[in-house]
Amino acid sequence: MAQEKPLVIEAPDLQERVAQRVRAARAGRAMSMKQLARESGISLPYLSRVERGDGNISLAVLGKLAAALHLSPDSMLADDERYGADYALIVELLKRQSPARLREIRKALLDGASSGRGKAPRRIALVGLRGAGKSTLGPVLARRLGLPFVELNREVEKEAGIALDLIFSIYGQAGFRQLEKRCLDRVIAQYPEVVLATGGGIVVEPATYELLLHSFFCVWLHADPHEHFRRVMAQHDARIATPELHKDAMANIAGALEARRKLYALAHADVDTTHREVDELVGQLEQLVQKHSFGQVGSALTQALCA
Ligand SMILES: Nc1ncnc2c1ncn2[C@@H]1O[C@H](COP(=O)(O)OP(=O)(O)O)[C@@H](O)[C@H]1O
Ligand SMILES: O=C(O)C1=C[C@@H](OP(=O)(O)O)[C@@H](O)[C@H](O)C1
Ligand SMILES: [Mg+2]
Repeated sequence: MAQEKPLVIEAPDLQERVAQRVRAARAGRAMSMKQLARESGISLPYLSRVERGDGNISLAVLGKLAAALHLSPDSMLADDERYGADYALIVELLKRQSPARLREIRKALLDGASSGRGKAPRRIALVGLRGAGKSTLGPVLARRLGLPFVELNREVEKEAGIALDLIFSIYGQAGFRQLEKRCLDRVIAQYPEVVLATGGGIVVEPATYELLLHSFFCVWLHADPHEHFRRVMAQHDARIATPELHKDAMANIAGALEARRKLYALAHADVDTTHREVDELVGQLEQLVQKHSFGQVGSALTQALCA
């Protein structure tokens, strides 16, 4: 195995997290344990166990405690502490914005963060569902631009020392996503200029996708779901090769495309590849890359935020 760090999939200690959250929130509100017990309707001995991280708290109890502390139930489980007070304030600020304004803020943050740091990196990532043409168009585009080409799935396989299907069966989805993030970090560190073909599911992992959008000019390649299906079938993809899998494959492709559409649409540009030749598509991609100004200057506000 070429692995540097062992792959550890750890479940978070949620009881300890809730315990810390309740202790800190109660202290911040200058409430005694007795007061919180009374206001939440939870017995004092049980509250004391919850605060010690002892006892498997039910959702109903979690809800009562959150209500008495005037916190949202999800925040009782959040791992916010390690990000500090600024994080909590920024989250609250963002919650007050409209979806359109949030889109502007995110764009401005990305532009601002990539400005003023010497020569702008020229990284291009192709995203899209399997069969989109990422692995086909990527190397051709890279050759035309004179850049190296990297296939992220191959990097993940090298990292684990085994093939993708084995990674999924041994380490599960969580293990694969952890390796994928690790490999993306490494590609960014190694290549200031590159064309990267990503795996179709990279967009479902917010931290990985955020990093991708931040560090690459991302182009979403898409096609009609039937076209995705035809292309994947023609490849004899092992994931849909058996008659049983084949039966569900079309629904699966259409479902994944629908579920991921909004995420793929966050890419900086998109190209419809339906009924279009590879050569023509690479030409369009080349034009998009040439038009894109890598490392734009962001607003003063975002520069301050990203400093
Ligand atoms: N524009 C296109 N028109 C027709 N077939 C295509 C096109 N792009 C890719 N293909 C074919 O579809 C299959 C899947 O393409 P691939 O590049 O492996 O997709 P991805 O890497 O996005 O999963 C391959 O057999 C490829 O030759
Ligand atoms: O869509 C997905 O969830 C996945 C797509 C694959 O990449 P391709 O899009 O290159 O097939 C690979 O990353 C993994 O099996 C998960
Ligand atoms: Mg591929």
